[in-house]
Amino acid sequence: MVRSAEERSTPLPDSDRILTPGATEFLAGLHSAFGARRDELLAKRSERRAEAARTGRLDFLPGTAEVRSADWRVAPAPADLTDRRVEITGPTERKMAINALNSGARVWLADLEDANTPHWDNVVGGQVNLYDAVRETIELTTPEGKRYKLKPGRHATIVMRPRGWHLDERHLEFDGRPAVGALVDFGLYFFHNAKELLERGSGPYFYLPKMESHLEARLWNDVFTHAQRELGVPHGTIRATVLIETIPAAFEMEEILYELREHASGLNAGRWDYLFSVIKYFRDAGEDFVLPDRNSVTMTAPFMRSYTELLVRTCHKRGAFAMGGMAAFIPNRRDQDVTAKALDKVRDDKNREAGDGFDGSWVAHPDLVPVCQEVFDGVLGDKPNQLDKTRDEVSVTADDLLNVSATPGSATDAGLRAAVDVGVRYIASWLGGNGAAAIHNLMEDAATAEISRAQVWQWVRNGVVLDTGATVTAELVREVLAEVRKELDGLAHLDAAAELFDQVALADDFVDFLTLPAYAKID
Ligand SMILES: CC(=O)SCCNC(=O)CCNC(=O)[C@H](O)C(C)(C)COP(=O)(O)OP(=O)(O)OC[C@H]1O[C@@H](n2cnc3c(N)ncnc32)[C@H](O)[C@@H]1OP(=O)(O)O
Ligand SMILES: O=CC(=O)O
Ligand SMILES: [Mg+2]
Repeated sequence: MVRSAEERSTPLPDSDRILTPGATEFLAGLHSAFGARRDELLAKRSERRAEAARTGRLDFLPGTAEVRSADWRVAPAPADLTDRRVEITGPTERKMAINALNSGARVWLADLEDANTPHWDNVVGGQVNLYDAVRETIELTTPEGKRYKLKPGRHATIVMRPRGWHLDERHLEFDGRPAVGALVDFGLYFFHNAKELLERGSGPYFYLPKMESHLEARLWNDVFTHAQRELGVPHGTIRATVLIETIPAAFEMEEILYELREHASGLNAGRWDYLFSVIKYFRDAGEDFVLPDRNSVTMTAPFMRSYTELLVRTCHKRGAFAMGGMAAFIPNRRDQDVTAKALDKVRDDKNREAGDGFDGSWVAHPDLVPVCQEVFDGVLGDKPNQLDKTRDEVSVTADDLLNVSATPGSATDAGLRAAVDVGVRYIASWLGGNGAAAIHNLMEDAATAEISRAQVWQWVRNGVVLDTGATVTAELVREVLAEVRKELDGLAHLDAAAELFDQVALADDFVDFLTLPAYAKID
């Protein structure tokens, strides 16, 4: 039985194009086939984390050694996903969608996840924009009269990122329970666009976020098989790129690709959520896992380097693409110095990735497409990718992945203030419906905000001593929070954001994702 938001609130413009009877029936089928398994897998996450907290360790799985030693490869790439040297990410808001498709990037990661607040109008509006983007009819005239439409010629290939398994979508209910956000995002996009994309020489492509195990990948694979069968789309049409952005998933890269091998396109080094996950997993495992200021944890920290090296090695052994992550520096068209710094930082980051064997990488802004393109052009030459760079010499152990204590840097008073300031500003933006924001010339989204608040929690729990000699306590954090509130006086949603920050940074019971209590506060 389905109850939709339309019964409770004013219908959104154009939502009737998306929430059709056929689409809702398709979603109901997905929920009755997979809803219970999703719940079981979420429960397993807690069990595994409790075990890691007890032992202070994670390891490669003994039970899947055969998968790691056997000879297999993922399905070959479709034509429009063979060259992924530059991917632009961004929310599915209409203007940004058009700008992303026109940006010159090979791929647009159309984001219903880290960069999106799941307000119901963003969820449905995003699907409307995707529907029009797929059909290349997307246009917009702003209230100021500026017109946006697709340029003639090739546009970025669309790869849609649905929400992770943990988030509900309470505007739809199936059998009296809130819907699963991931199934709603995937299901609506697939139902409306899979056949259209195939007719246009593309396909239904997805990025899959925040998975913690190969069993979660198996669930996605079964969802794909079911969806393709239900709609009469050939098996193996879907392609999925999995974000390796949790520490347990780093121990199951091969198994995740194996589960999805008929639908897999690659793995992505989702560095920001990865950092968050490392802090979250080992938050109470003692000082060996305490990280210094967020800004000093770079991709050259030994544990981050081990993670990306293993990712490239694993992907290329299996014929899958290794996709780089996001440098957070954002250009500013009104400030040349900021832009020059961002271009330098992004160039360094992409140089490292291209040299390590990644097949392409992410940028957060259209003005960063050329620099990423130039770096990868330099390494790839005439080749569309570097799957042939197998990196056989790489060998990464469990200890390497967990070598957090070798991270250079220190915990400072400025770092604490920055964490509180960014956390509050970002949550306020998210509550207002904007899930990606430039704050102090850095891109902030749900993943980066999670780092800020998790780090504060970890510093309090471990009684970290700052460069000033002060010990981080809940009282100190609340003092800083009060100062930040004063500085941000007048910011929309400030009170709710500060209250939420207090909860997710200081509550005794660590909140799994800040978006869970934040979602309860919207609409
Ligand atoms: C950890 C992760 O998951 S990373 C991936 C998720 N995060 C993201 O995708 C963030 C993507 N980036 C963004 O959302 C934006 O770049 C922001 C919010 C950081 C900054 O956006 P703005 O403040 O609008 O930047 P700015 O004013 O410089 O934008 C200039 C133009 O570029 C456009 N633009 C900026 N970023 C993007 C983007 N990612 N995609 C498409 N267009 C973009 C703007 O819409 C604007 O267009 P206009 O000139 O037609 O008005
Ligand atoms: O999704 C990407 C990340 O870095 O997190
Ligand atoms: Mg992420």
